[in-house]
Amino acid sequence: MALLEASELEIRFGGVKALAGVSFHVEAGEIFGVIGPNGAGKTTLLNAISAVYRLDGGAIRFDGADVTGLRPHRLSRLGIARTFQIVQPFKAMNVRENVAIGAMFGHARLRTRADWLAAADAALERTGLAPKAELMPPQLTLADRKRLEVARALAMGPRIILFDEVMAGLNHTEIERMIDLVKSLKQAGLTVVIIEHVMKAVLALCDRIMVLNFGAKLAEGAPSEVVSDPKVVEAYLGQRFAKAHASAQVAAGGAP
Ligand SMILES: Nc1ncnc2c1ncn2[C@@H]1O[C@H](COP(=O)(O)OP(=O)(O)OP(=O)(O)O)[C@@H](O)[C@H]1O
Repeated sequence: MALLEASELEIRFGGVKALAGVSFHVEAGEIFGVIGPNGAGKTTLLNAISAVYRLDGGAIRFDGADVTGLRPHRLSRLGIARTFQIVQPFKAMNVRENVAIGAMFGHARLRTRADWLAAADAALERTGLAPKAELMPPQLTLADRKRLEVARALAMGPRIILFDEVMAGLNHTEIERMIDLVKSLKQAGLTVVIIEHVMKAVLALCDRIMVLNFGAKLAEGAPSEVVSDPKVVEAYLGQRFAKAHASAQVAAGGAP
């Protein structure tokens, strides 16, 4: 069943159509990836779904109900959580308190400080940040600040999480850890949408991918099909990636 359904989403900035009639759906329990070149409209899409931007056209349904036009806090209460590409924690609060903020506005409708902190502690455990709970955000590495974003979203008790480039700027080992974390969320039954340039992560995680280009859908489907689509290679991945991917598949005994 589709948990999230977007039809003909349109967002304009002056004369620029950042989203020009994009439709897609996300099945409950799947990891859905959104890729595409810089400026293709990926973050705008996330901002449209999470009501950071008002739609100029189109409709969004969540769990069968029309949620078009609902404000961000109402969407959070329904179970839609997101991370931000530029991580901006409250600098005067420690890691645990930052994560507890998520619990205050989440789907679980927790009412007391004790409950918010308990939800924060659970999210810190799941993201491996528990040992750093008392640190202040400026003391964290970029990888840990990204985990803090994930923990804050998790503390909301969401049904779906929208990730905006959680792998960006991470090294090889940190990317592997983040991939494991996102996999564990899927195993726990969460539905995930990820916007990502790190193709290793996209291929390791996604059940389906949509490619955006100039605000429109260029391709959609299983990762292996999409990355060998000539349109996608031309607009985004480039020949070098396509060749490397094809040889890796041959080496693994699959069809290129
Ligand atoms: N707040 C804004 N005001 C004006 N134009 C905007 C705004 N946000 C995005 N745009 C424009 O909309 C288009 C899509 O931008 P968007 O940030 O969604 O792309 P993206 O695919 O997320 O790119 P990247 O991979 O670089 O993050 C671009 O032309 C961008 O300049």
